[in-house]
Amino acid sequence: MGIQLGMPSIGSPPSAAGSGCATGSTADDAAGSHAGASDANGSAAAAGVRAADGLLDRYGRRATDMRLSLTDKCNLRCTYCMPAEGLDWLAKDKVLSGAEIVRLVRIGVDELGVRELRLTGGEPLVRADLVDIVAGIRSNHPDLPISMTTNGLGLDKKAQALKDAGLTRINVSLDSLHPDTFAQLTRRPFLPRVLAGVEEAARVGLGLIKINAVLMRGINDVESPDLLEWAVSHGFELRFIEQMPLDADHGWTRDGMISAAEIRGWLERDFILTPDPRQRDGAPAERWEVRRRSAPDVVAGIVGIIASVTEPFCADCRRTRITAEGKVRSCLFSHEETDLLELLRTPGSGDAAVAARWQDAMWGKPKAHGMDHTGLGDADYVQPDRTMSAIGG
Ligand SMILES: Nc1nc2c(ncn2[C@@H]2O[C@H](COP(=O)(O)OP(=O)(O)OP(=O)(O)O)[C@@H](O)[C@H]2O)c(=O)[nH]1
Ligand SMILES: C[S@@+](CC[C@H](N)C(=O)[O-])C[C@H]1O[C@@H](n2cnc3c(N)ncnc32)[C@H](O)[C@@H]1O
Ligand code: SF4
Ligand code: SF4
Repeated sequence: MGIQLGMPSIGSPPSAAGSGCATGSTADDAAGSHAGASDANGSAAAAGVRAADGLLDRYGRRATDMRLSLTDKCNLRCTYCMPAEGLDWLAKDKVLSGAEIVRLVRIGVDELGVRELRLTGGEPLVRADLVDIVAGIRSNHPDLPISMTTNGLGLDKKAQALKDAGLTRINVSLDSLHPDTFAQLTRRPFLPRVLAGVEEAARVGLGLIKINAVLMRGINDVESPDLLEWAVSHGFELRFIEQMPLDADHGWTRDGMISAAEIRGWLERDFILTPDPRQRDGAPAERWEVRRRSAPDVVAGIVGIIASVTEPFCADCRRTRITAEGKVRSCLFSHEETDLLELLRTPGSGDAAVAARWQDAMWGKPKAHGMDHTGLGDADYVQPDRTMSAIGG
């Protein structure tokens, strides 16, 4: 079923009023450059979008949440994400350098209205210069929320340095508390190392810690109430994520995946779930207050369910993605990418030109799921060439 978006039709000039983005000479310069830089039909400039409009798309959504992949490499091989044999990693010179990352974030924040940053991958902790990258971003943006999604391997050794460098908080992916099930899902026997990472992150104050879990039928689905009990009793916020068709093996099926409705049903045997009264505010997760059936008067914690497949949230999408090699992906499921790295490395090309190209990429953002309608698994859905790890989850 298609989604409804109240919005100017494709190509009609949106209003620049009330964008909330940076203004002043730098942004105005970018606007001037943008207007002159692009004459292609369907571009943001041709539609009258100015720099101060930020990362606006044809359907009236404005991206303020920047998700930046630091690397395509990873030390796990989660079955829903990577092939067992791994992938051909990008050569180092094809990947954004630390300085390029810091510059891109500055352009996003100062010129284009980015208001929060998520570092992801691949596995961000495998980057040797991760702490320096966080520190570089933080020195430019004292108030920017900077979070990181990680598998937690090595976090025990880096958590304090990341906290000191200015990382705000983390999401750790953890699908099972049983060593054998963990190893089956990730193809690596590293559960104790992940738990050590979570523990150290909590100790140094990298909270609120969120735990991401993808449930796979017949493997870890029975564990959902135990995972929730573990999370709330440690003060973590658990996220159950519906599996999306972004795996290397193309093994996803609509009938095989576990739906949000099923998850709620399993949880409600042990817990009472009531909607979190806070505004969802464009977040992928629908949040629920959790009360144990054994203590129904006490809110034990919060759980979020990310139902990208069965209850999509594309109409309120605020995300812009940059891959590890500096390409804009306007949607997780995009079939088009726009290269910023080449511009960043062209001598004399200024921030305004980079901003303008980024705006053009976002103007072309698909309505939903890489298409003009929602429908992961529909007959006309085409899985992107990249796996989740190479996009930046
Ligand atoms: N379809 C879709 N799924 C997304 C998108 N962003 C995140 N997700 C899914 O949500 C999962 C969790 O993302 P995280 O960023 O770790 O968590 P989150 O709930 O979005 O973030 P916070 O609550 O802000 O920490 C991802 O792994 C994806 O499966 C998106 O733009 N589209
Ligand atoms: C691609 S990973 C990158 C960051 C880090 N390596 C990690 O695992 O947290 C980001 C998130 O994407 C999720 N993910 C990966 N493949 C997925 C899929 N096919 N469907 C839903 N979520 C997926 C993971 O569970 C993880 O929480
Ligand atoms: S989900 Fe994260 S940890 Fe697992 S294979 Fe993908 S990138 Fe690696
Ligand atoms: S599928 Fe695309 S449009 Fe929908 S929420 Fe994700 S990134 Fe946004």
